[in-house]
This record gives sequence, structure tokens and C-alpha cells, in this order.
Amino acid sequence: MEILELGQKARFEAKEIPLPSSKSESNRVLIIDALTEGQNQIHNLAEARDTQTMIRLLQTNPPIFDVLDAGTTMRFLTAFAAATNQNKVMTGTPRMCQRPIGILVEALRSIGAEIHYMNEEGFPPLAIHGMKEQSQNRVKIRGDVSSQYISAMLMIAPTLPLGLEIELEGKVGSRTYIEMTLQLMEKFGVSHSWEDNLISVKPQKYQSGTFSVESDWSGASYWFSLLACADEGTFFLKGLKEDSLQGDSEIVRIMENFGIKSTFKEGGLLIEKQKVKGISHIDFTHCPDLAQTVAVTCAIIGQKVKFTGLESLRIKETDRIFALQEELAKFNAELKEVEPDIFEVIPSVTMPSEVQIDTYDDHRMAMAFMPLLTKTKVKMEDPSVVNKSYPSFWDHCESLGIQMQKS
Ligand SMILES: O=C(O)C1=C[C@@H](OP(=O)(O)O)[C@@H](O)[C@H](O)C1
Ligand SMILES: C=C(OP(=O)(O)O)C(=O)O
Repeated sequence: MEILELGQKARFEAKEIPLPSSKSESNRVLIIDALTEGQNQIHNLAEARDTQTMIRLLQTNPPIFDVLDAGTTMRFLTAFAAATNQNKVMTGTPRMCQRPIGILVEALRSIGAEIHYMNEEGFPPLAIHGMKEQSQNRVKIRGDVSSQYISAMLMIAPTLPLGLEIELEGKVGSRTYIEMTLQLMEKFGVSHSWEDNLISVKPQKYQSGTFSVESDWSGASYWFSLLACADEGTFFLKGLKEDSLQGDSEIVRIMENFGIKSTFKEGGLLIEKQKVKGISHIDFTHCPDLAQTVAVTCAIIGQKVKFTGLESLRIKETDRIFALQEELAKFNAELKEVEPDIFEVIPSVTMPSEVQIDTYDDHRMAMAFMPLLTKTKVKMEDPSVVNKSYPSFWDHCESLGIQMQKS
């Protein structure tokens, strides 16, 4: 257990924060790079454990791909191993083996891949025995479970002899991540068409290119939250650009409601604490990784807000709805399901003098609850969970005067 403290007043004067690189962009570029015949120049790959795991597995090519707890690494490498006709076992942490993969396995099988479940039907571990011959080029994939299945299929699509037509079924969540995939494919010379619910990619070669991974907007969200919860101050978030590939740049518009003014400058984004405007409803369908950050912010700063689009949160690193409900309750706040799939954050009215936060093996639980230390003393279980996406998170906190001590 570590204790986090911030002293008397939460005031941050013009602090510069160097952000990590995006793991989502990194993991896509690594797959594209592995599928490109020539040489690519890739800069700023993420230090995130999810990306470092992807790099290690691609470089060493062991017979067992153990992805640990990295969702994108699991889904992207499953499609990659099948499309490149490899024999692989795909596995991960116990939690990873509870995260569904059946939709992706079905899509891959339907185009000719041989994949077996080694344990429970629909879940890792998997035994992949390559793909003999592409049997067809049209697949149906439902869009309401995880966009990562769609991104995984899209990245291998141009390398398949018949290309691929993906028919998206039902509601499509995390659409911005599908767009990120397609835009990155375009940067490496691969074109597509997307009309209504049909994405088509013809057989074509990835062209060599140069790409520099952007700073991570999901990681940036915690600094927006910290400032929203603080008394006053400004931060300069280094490396953020207005025209980002990442849907989590939506945090700029969301946090405007909670008093954070954003101004893009040379080399990054200046955020300043101003007056709270308030908002009644936020939909997280296309930015699910921001939900924890914003829920904790609302609970701390006294904003009662409706949240929708949280369906995918139950199958991420942990059941994030349950985890949020449990931890918010520790300082008398709630994430209440008021109607099916409609939640309301009921903010805290009385703050205990100390709160103990559990992190559920989820990096975003640790980072999202960090701003609570603007109001009380926080004890946090296993803060090192941040390594999944943001290994330098606590160093950056320390540079702001946030103390971490072991109890
Ligand atoms: O493709 C990606 O890089 C991601 C897609 C999202 O997952 P879902 O599509 O499962 O919502 C997001 O939550 C995850 O952190 C990263
Ligand atoms: C859900 C996440 O990651 P993944 O699905 O890639 O494990 C996340 O980083 O919040």
C-alpha cells in the first residue's frame, strides 16, 4: 500500500508534463511494420508494457505468445499469426483469459484460419494453426463488443489474397479506434472504402514509410482531471496536437464543462483552470477509456452527470463499472444505474480524512483516482499497475509535488 499526499492546497503553477506515447498507435504501427516488406522508420514507440510486450513477441517470435494483460496485443497478434500462416499459442494473464475473443476467432475461421480453443470456448488461450487458403473475402462482425476485433481484421486485410469486406453489424462502439486503424493504414499506402456499414480493403502492399507516434491523449486525461479537482493552476501537456488520430482527444471538449480551458500552442497543449460550466449527460461510446477519469472528476468536484456508452467497460482490464462503484462509495459518491445502461454519477458530499483505493489490476483505476488526493489523504494498493500504459505516471506526479510513500 502506498500513501499519496499533496499538502494543504492544490495549486499548480505552469507545470510542464511530458506525456507518454500512445500505446494504441504504437501497437498498430508495429503490426503494420511487421506486414511491410520494406523498411519503415518508426519513432516514439510507447514505453507502455502493452507495446513493449508486442515488440518483444514480434522480435523473438516464441511459439507461445503470452501477451500478459494487453488487449490490443492479444487481438492484433491473433489475426497477424493467422494471416502470416504461423503456428502459435496465444495466452495471457488470468484476466486476459476471461476477456472474450470469439468474435475475432469466428471472423478468422470464416476466411480459412484454423484456430482452436485450448480451454473455454470463446476465450484465450488459443492454438492457431495458420491459414491454408483464403476461403472468402466477406465477413460479418458485430460492432458492439470490441472494436479491436475489427482493427485486427483490417490490418491484415490488404495482405490477404482476396482482400476483405467487413460488414459491421449492430451498434458500433469505439469507432474512433477503427478510424485510427484505417488512417494509419493509409499512412503506409493502403486505401479502403467505408460506406454505411461496409468497410472494403482490396489486396495491396503496405508501402514503407516514416511515422512518429503521438503523445497519448488517454494518459493526458488524468492531468485534465487533476487540474479540474485542484484549486487553481495551469499545466502544459507536451506533444499534444489538435489533429490527433486518437478519439480520446475528446477530453478537451468534455473537460471544458468542468472548467478546463485548452489552448494548443507550439509543442503542446496549455490547460488552465477556470469556472465550471456543468453538463447533464456524456456519452462514452467512442471514448470508453475516458469514463473512469471523468466519473472520478465529477464525483470529486460535485457534478451530477448522466453517463451512457459504458457497455464495453465490463470486459476490460477489470469490470470497470463494478470497480468504479466500489471505489467511489469509499468517499460517499456513486455511479448509479438509473435505467438499463444509463448511469448517473452522484458526487461526494462528505469526504473522509483518508481513503484507501484498490486498483483491480487496472492501470486506469490507479490513474483515475489519483486526483482524489487534492481533497484527502489517499492510500493506494499496487500503484505500479500504471505500467500497462504509462510507466512514468508516478514520476510525473512527483514532479508536481505529489508524494508517494510506502505505508
Ligand atoms: O484499439 C485500441 O487501441 C483500443 C480500443 C478500445 O477498446 P474496445 O474497442 O474494446 O472498446 C480501448 O478501450 C482500448 O484501450 C484501446
Ligand atoms: C482497455 C484498455 O486496453 P486493452 O483493451 O488494450 O487491454 C485500456 O488501455 O484501457
